[in-house]
Parts: sequence; C-alpha cells; structure tokens
Amino acid sequence: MPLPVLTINGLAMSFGASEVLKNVSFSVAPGETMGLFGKSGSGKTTIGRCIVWLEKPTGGEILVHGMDILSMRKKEFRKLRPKIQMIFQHPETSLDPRMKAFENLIEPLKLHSGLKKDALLKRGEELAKLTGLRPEHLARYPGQLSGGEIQRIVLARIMALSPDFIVADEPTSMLDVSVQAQILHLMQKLQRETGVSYLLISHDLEVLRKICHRIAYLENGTITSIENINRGIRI
Ligand SMILES: Nc1ncnc2c1ncn2[C@@H]1O[C@H](COP(=O)(O)OP(=O)(O)OP(=O)(O)O)[C@@H](O)[C@H]1O
Repeated sequence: MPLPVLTINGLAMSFGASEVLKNVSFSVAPGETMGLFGKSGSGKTTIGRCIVWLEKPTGGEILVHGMDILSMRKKEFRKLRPKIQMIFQHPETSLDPRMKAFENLIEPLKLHSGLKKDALLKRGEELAKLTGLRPEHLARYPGQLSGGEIQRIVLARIMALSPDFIVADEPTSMLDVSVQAQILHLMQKLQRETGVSYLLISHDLEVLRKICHRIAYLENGTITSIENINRGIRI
C-alpha cells in the first residue's frame, strides 16, 4: 500500500464551549477521491479548514505524506502549502475582480514558479487548455464570467502549483446540474492526468456517489462510517 497523502488521526475541534469535531480519523490515498458527507453544521468545512491551516484544531494529528503538519513551524508548512490546496464554495472569492481571467490564472505561477515571461505565458496557456478555457474567457474580468467558467479558472490556478491534495468544499453547489457535471468531469480528468487526490465535501450524496472512491459520513462532528464505492471513477 502506498503511503496515504493525508492521514487524520483523532481530530478534535472546539469553538469555545462548542465541540464541533470529535475523534475524526480517516486517510486518503494517492489518486483517491474521498467524499465527506454530512448535514449542514456537521463540521465538514471545519475539517477542510484544519487541513489547510485556516483553523488550528484543539486535538489530534494531520499527516501529509506522513509528516505531522500541526507540529510544523510556519516556514516548514509554507514549503508544503502549494501541494495542499482548497477550493471554496464561492470560487469568485479566490479571484481578484480587478484582474482579467488570464492574469488571475497565471498569478500563482508568477509567485511560485520562477518562470520567465515567455515560459510563464506558455504554461498559463497550457493550463487554460487543460481546464477547457477558451481565449475569449481569458480576456474577461471575473464579473463577466459564469460560475462554471470561474470554477475552471480556480482549478487552473490550483493546478499551476502541481498539488498532491485538494480539499474541494462544495465546488459545484452553486452551479446548475449540467455545468456541475462538466466540472466534476474536469476534476476527474485532472486526477487521471496528475494523480491528485481530493477530499470532496458535499451535502449532496448523489454528487459524491458519482465520483468518489470512498465516502466518509460525518454526523455531529464524528465519522459514523466509511463507504467503499465499488466501481470506476468515471461518471
Ligand atoms: N469560527 C467559528 N467560530 C464558532 N463556531 C464556528 C466557527 N466555524 C464554524 N463554527 C461552527 O461549527 C459548526 C460546524 O461548522 P461547519 O462550517 O464546519 O459545518 P458544515 O458541515 O461545513 O456546514 P455547511 O454544510 O452548512 O457548510 C457549526 O455549528 C458552525 O456554526
């Protein structure tokens, strides 16, 4: 068995007196999509936010490639951070509304890749193609794009960092059904091409059953069961 990309052991989280997560444990293998299902308020987003260091849990361990990220120093975590990404329910909040789509797309490359201008533009065009974006989309501002097109830009930006693991928090819940299917197909294609793993958070079991390899069920901050989906990952 390959080492899991992500292992969560006994994760606990309280906000004041309110205990939101209790003894949450699961792991995600390379190239796997793990679903995280639960009702509103069950603690799904809190788990995702703990994984990317947006919240500090009150107990437990989070291991990425076997390394405990909660005991890491800021500098050490910063090196690992490009490899662990999160997509949010409102993807437009990840983009700068004053920059055109292509500028938004290449921004992480400018910050992290060290590529010179020509190579950077070429890589940006490759990522746009990979995520099914057309030149006319790239010339627009985020406010002039549809929800599905914005989610494609967000995915392209994230793929620019060659992540090993993506927490996708309700990435399609704001989209209508046909666009939802396109984005899920795109996520599957990116997984086939790069081996990226996903933690796909949703309160829509139908969506999770379509693309997950396993689904963890969360109730009141506790994992009650993990279901194996015994079929291929294609929709
Ligand atoms: N920063 C915070 N301070 C206090 N309570 C919080 C904070 N963040 C989340 N909570 C509470 O923790 C609980 C779990 O929230 P969380 O957002 O993780 O649930 P969720 O399952 O993702 O819900 P939804 O599906 O509605 O997004 C909720 O009761 C929420 O009010």
